[in-house]
Amino acid sequence: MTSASDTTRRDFLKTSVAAASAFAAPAFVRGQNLNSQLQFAGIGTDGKGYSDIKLIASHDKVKCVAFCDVDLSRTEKVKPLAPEAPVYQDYKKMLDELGDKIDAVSVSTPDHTHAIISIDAMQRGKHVYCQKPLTRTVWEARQMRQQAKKAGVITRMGNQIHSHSAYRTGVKAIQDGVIGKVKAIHSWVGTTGHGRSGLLDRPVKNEAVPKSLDWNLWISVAPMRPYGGNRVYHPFTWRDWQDFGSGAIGDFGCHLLDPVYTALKITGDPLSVRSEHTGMNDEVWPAQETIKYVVPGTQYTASRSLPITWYDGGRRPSNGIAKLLPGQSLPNSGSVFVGQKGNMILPHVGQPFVNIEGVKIEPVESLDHYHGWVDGCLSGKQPSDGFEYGGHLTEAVQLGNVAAYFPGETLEFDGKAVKITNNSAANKYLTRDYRSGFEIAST
Ligand SMILES: NC(=O)C1=CN([C@@H]2O[C@H](COP(=O)(O)OP(=O)(O)OC[C@H]3O[C@@H](n4cnc5c(N)ncnc54)[C@H](OP(=O)(O)O)[C@@H]3O)[C@@H](O)[C@H]2O)C=CC1
Ligand SMILES: O=C1CO[C@H](CO)[C@@H](O)[C@@H]1O
Repeated sequence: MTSASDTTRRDFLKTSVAAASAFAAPAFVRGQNLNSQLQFAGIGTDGKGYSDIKLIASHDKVKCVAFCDVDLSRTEKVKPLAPEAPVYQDYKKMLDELGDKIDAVSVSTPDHTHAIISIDAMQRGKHVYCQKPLTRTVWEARQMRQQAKKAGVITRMGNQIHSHSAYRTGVKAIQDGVIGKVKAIHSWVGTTGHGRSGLLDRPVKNEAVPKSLDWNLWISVAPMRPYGGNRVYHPFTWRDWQDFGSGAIGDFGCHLLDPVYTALKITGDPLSVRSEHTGMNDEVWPAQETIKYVVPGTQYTASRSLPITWYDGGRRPSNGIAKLLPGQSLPNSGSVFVGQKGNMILPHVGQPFVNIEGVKIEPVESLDHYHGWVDGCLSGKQPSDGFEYGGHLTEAVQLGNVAAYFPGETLEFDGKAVKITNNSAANKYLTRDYRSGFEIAST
């Protein structure tokens, strides 16, 4: 049976598509009218996926119309949010079968599957909320940027602290000139590149794949390998493994470098990157790493280029760099913005402070990251951190992972060509070989 609202909705979409093709623009015009509902499907329903879906669904104009997870045992938690919504194991089948009944999706799956799912969804005209890092490789991030632009859909990366008071306050303080123009950035996270699975190499013994899990779909674009066992790769521990996750910088770079990129309005590609670490094999990421970037300067930087240093696994900037006042201390994770007038320390999810006597920073209020994306889908207004921004940030983060294969070497990057110009062997790490049946075409 067709309801009146279904008819109105279809008519609206038809009009939108007609209008779109008149401009040779996307198959789905940005945004619907504000009175309409957003028909939403969540892909990846446990772990972060559960909280993404719950927070998106808490918007009163969102209707959950489907859920999808390659492990059906991990869909139990999300079902009560919309008991009537069908549950799928294969996102392609869901998108094929439900067609226009889905306006928007969240992609909260392991990093290696972000691009293949999000690009497919965007090509079908769906708005996409995708977890950080936006993709597993530099090339994929570039494809995501291009596809988002082409499709004209509303996108947002799952770096929710972007909307939190802490980061918004730090951004405002930098743009207000509290420490003057910025000379250097030092960002660090306590997390290590591996250690979650307790393994440095593939396990010798393998357990049977649980009945609820489609291992072929979980592996997706990566080369096939045996399941291993619980928490070898799935769930959560895929972060350690080069085929699936992105190490410590991949896990936290899009969080910690987000206020840096936003505050300084960095839109240029990194000029060079260099990694120094404690060693790695062909399987997992290094335990501890320092990555040095040089990015183009902006109106907020003291020079035409800006050095950004990333530290993880227990490494962090020295006291000589931070120059803290008595009583101040460095947080476990955060950034030091080195300015002409002093330093600002921005803890990860904590209010910023400066090492200038007598200067206090007034907090700015938080916004709702999830509802901001929904409002954008409904109004057609793209939030500031869509896939153009998120893709750009992710390219820098994943470039750090390319440099890890060549420790101690400065790699020069031509962002326009997406190419390392001084080490041809490095270029293969900008992308990956896709498993047959799971290829991603250039956008
Ligand atoms: N913004 C933030 O603060 C946070 C972001 N994240 C990000 O969220 C993403 C997910 O991380 P996390 O929740 O810890 O990972 P998990 O491995 O715990 O969960 C991922 C979920 O996605 C499912 N899944 C995997 N592949 C597919 C697929 N192809 N189609 C549908 N479902 C799939 C998984 O199923 P299965 O059980 O089979 O693995 C699982 O339910 C990552 O990108 C991570 O970086 C994570 C934590 C916090
Ligand atoms: O913010 C976060 C909390 O920790 C998780 C596990 O390392 C991260 O993936 C995530 O981005």
